[in-house]
Amino acid sequence: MTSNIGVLLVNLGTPEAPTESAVRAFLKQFLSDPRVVDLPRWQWLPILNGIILRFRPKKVAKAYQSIWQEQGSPLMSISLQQRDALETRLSEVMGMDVPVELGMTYGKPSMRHGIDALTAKGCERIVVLPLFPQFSCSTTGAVFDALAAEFATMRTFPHTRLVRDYHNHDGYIGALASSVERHWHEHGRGQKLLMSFHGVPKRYVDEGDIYQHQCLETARLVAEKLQLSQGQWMACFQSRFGKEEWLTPYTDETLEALPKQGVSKIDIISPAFSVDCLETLEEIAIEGKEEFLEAGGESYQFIPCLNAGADHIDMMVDLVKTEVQGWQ
Ligand SMILES: C=CC1=C(C)c2cc3[nH]c(cc4nc(cc5[nH]c(cc1n2)c(C)c5CCC(=O)O)C(CCC(=O)O)=C4C)c(C)c3C=C
Ligand SMILES: [Fe+2]
Ligand SMILES: [Fe+2]
Repeated sequence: MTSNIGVLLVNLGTPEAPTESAVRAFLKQFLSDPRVVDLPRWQWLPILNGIILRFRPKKVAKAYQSIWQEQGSPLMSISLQQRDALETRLSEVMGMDVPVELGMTYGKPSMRHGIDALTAKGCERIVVLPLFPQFSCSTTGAVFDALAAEFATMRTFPHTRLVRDYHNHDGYIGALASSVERHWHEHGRGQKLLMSFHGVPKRYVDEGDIYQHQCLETARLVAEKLQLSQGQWMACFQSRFGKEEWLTPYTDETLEALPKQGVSKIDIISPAFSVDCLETLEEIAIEGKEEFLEAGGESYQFIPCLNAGADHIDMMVDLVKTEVQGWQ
């Protein structure tokens, strides 16, 4: 049986190739979004076009080259696996076909492509599931804007429900804790578990973004589930960009400081990311490890994202089931 319900999985997006020009095109769209960098346009656009897009793409393309796979960007290939796995699992659990499409906030496949593909499959009711566990104006806020911008060009659009966040969902916390436990079982256990979240400018939080609050709640719940005492875990924030203060403690400074405090064996996980990407595979797994070992650390274990794991997909099924109540 086919339902008239569909799911639009949304992630950030990624360059189409690990080349300077493809990275420039991606960064131009991404960093032009006022949800991401909210400075007045007259102030930001000359910096973006005159400095950032001239110098950053070359450096960032090299970083992408270090993680690029045969199937392309990890963010893209794993997101496609999630789409297929969710579609299969939804039809098993709900007993009817629920089409799932992927749309990226920036780049391809676009949000419009996802909406049109679902509509072509007869979906009149759409659950939009941004794969950002913690809400931020810079991510989920941007998804909402992109969706509204597409709807603004359509004479009729589908009934729509948006999952705002799932930072404290039992299935999400349970899947993170199980992934850490599995890792400990296979590789042994460090002295401390670092939970490194993507950062945002501190000002966004001061002005009302609930992102930091939700990250700290995720971290506390995972620590509780793993029965960790205070000294056995900490939350920190990575991927600082620009001169402004971002959320602290910064991951890179933490990695340098820990060995001096007698912590030489750590495990590190990034619970703000649904899939492994540049920020986990390069910044955390490669660069972070170098920083920690250079600072005197002995053992640095990177724990991958939940990706297309069965418990992660089951958690998405649960989110969809909650949203479609009243629709079936
Ligand atoms: C400039 C400001 C940025 C904000 C605010 C920001 C928030 C934010 N981003 C993610 C998730 C991802 N970001 C990724 C890459 C990335 N992020 C920024 C900047 C901001 N992010 C840049 C400039 C880049 C590109 C790389 C670089 O130039 O350093 C990615 C990886 C994409 C990939 O292709 O693998 C993800 C995912 C979150 C969750 C978030 C706020 C909560
Ligand atoms: Fe980012
Ligand atoms: Fe980064």
